Amino acid sequence: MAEKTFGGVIGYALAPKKQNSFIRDSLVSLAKSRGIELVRVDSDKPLADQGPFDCVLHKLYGDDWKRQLREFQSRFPNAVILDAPEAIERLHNRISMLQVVSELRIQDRTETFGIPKQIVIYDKATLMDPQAGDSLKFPVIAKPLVADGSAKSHKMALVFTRDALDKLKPPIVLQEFVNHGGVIFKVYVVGEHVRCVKRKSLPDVSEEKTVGVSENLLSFSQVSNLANHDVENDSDGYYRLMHLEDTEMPPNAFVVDIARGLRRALKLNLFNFDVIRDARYGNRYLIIDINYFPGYAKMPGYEAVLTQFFCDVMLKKEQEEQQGEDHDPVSTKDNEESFQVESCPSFYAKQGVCSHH
Ligand SMILES: Nc1ncnc2c1ncn2[C@@H]1O[C@H](COP(=O)(O)OP(=O)(O)OP(=O)(O)O)[C@@H](O)[C@H]1O
Ligand SMILES: O=P(O)(O)O[C@H]1[C@H](OP(=O)(O)O)[C@@H](OP(=O)(O)O)[C@@H](O)[C@@H](O)[C@@H]1OP(=O)(O)O
Ligand SMILES: [Mg+2]
Ligand SMILES: [Mg+2]
Repeated sequence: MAEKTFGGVIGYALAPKKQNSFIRDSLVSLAKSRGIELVRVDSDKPLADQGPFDCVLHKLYGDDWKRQLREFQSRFPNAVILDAPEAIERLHNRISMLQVVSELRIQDRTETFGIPKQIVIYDKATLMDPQAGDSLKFPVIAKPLVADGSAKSHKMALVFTRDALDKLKPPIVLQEFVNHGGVIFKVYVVGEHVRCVKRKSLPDVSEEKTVGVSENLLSFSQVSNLANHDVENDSDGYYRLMHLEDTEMPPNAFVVDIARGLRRALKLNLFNFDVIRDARYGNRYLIIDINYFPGYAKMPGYEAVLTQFFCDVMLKKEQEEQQGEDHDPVSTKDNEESFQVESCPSFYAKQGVCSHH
């Protein structure tokens, strides 16, 4: 049976690097074959003067951009904005980002989940306090509090001892490092679609390493994106301990439950999250990071997944326009049934896709 095609124009507003990685010819042509046109938003012109767009796909920051989105939405109330800027902003702070995890409830599973123990330090005086970090077990990872996609916001440090804390620049989050076998699970969410992949991570740290270590602080950035040759040329053997192929994936149903719970709580459709399996337990998982609009092109078959999602958005929009206002746009039912609403026209409204609701 031929796949249904949809007429629709999606404007994308992305930073040049994101545009280069995401807007590939293969995506543009597959979307086109289903009636979806992808059009670049010109950042030199007001958004509301461009288009018309059925949907705006964006990952840009700042007050001016938010103002432009508001203006666009008031001029085109039926257009869909992916995703609402207020929902995205929650991910720009590494504390509020993970707070949502504690609100999740997942039933009937033997696996458990949570986040590593962490504290936030806003200023140097607090950092220099001899008691700073006393509530944490070392090593810890120091992460910039702000996670706004800048290179700076990805600069991390593995801190082995308390006295190395003075090398850090607040505001930072200090998060306990949890041994997890050197492999991280990245879970990509695109609307209803969930895909989990394995990536390289920091290797486990042994007790001895924290005691006699010569470097008491190790800086790193975006370790999961390290090119393989970096690993092969690994002079100090730091990455040798990783076992990507041998690592068992977490149960898919468990991952999907968490992804759906996060999607609903965050009111976001386009994000990924990083999960590690606590080596001490084997069935305990920790969520350590959530990213808005991640590097989807690294997800195998991303073109088909994204194209299907665009079609779903268009279909829901079409259905909503046909039904007018005579349906309840935001269900208050908070149960699994109300979440399994793939065919419900108000689904995207509930997920925060239709920011006009
Ligand atoms: N609590 C932790 N315990 C063990 N390893 C961790 C922990 N937190 C982070 N890591 C390791 O450090 C890496 C970077 O941390 P994190 O994902 O928070 O940074 P990021 O710069 O936001 O990453 P991304 O590129 O995914 O946005 C993780 O991929 C993982 O390898
Ligand atoms: O695509 P961008 O350049 O924006 O970078 C994103 C990066 O994708 P890339 O490595 O393909 O570039 C993502 O990697 P994966 O989690 O998907 O591995 C992740 O690090 C995001 O946090 C980055 O977005 P940022 O937070 O920096 O805005
Ligand atoms: Mg990460
Ligand atoms: Mg991140």
